[in-house]
Amino acid sequence: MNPELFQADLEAKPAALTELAAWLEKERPPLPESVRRVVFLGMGSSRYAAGVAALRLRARGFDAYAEYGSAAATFPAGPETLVVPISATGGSRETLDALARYAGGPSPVVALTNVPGSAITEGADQVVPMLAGEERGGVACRTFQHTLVHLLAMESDLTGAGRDLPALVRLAAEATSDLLDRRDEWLPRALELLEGPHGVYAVAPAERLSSAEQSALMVREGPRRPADACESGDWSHVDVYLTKTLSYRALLFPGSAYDAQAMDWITQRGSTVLTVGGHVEGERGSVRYRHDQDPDVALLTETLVAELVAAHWWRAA
Ligand SMILES: O=P(O)(O)OC[C@H]1O[C@](O)(CO)[C@@H](O)[C@@H]1O
Repeated sequence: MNPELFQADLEAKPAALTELAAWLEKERPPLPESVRRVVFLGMGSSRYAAGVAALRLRARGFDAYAEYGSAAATFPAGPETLVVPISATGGSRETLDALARYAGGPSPVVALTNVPGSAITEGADQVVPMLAGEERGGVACRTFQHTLVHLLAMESDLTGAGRDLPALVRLAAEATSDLLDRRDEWLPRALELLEGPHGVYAVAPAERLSSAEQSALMVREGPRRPADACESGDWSHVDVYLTKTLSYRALLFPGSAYDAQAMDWITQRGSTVLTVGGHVEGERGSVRYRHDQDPDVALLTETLVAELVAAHWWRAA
């Protein structure tokens, strides 16, 4: 892994998204018919993206689950159960093991990967290319963003609902460029607020939990600092306890009905909150960007703040 190349990978996000938007305009092979259940399989950031996709599908009445590839048992195979193994590298052992339980069975398998011909494509009935380009830094960042886009496309193919995806991806590209172009304005303050002896705590609503999970992963994976993720409502049942004993520094993605509840404790305990894409009372700082009022754009874009923070700390280490 390499911090300079990771930074370059982040800077290449808008171009990769623009290419993805053009690809989405073309006709895609149809998903198998009569799907009633979707089982996503993956690890790390691939599973984070799947968790949000599954929640969205459940909200539309589909049985949908994001399973750890490493889980010893998952849903039994069946013709109405679509299995979607997700692996950017196409080679995570756990995801391949989970896939092996379905390959050649009655379930249709649609694999999502950034590496054509990788192990995960063997045994798949269909392969969706992530089209994120090579991540030379060795850290999944563009692939995470592209995975979310492909899962939104799958949601729209399965449910017939959803929005104009190429247009959404272009908005995310603009939002991403805006954050990159203006980083000198916001990054120094973000670094100052998140710098502390006890790490970074990322907090997001269930519908965008992947943003908190991916943010925490970036802080661990690059600069190897402690970081964790928490759901905004759950925060009052879980992370609240840490505010009493730690120098608690949160990266909060607003949008939950329970933001104010969390902020009440945070303010009482004098903890530090940096918001991304919106404001909450009691925040110490905020990073705003183009189109951030659109929750789908936020889902696709907002991890870039933690990624650039992580890249800075990693390069300085
Ligand atoms: O999507 P893949 O390639 O299976 O990787 C899963 C996870 O493993 C990692 O590569 C780290 O080992 C993460 O970057 C990623 O989130």
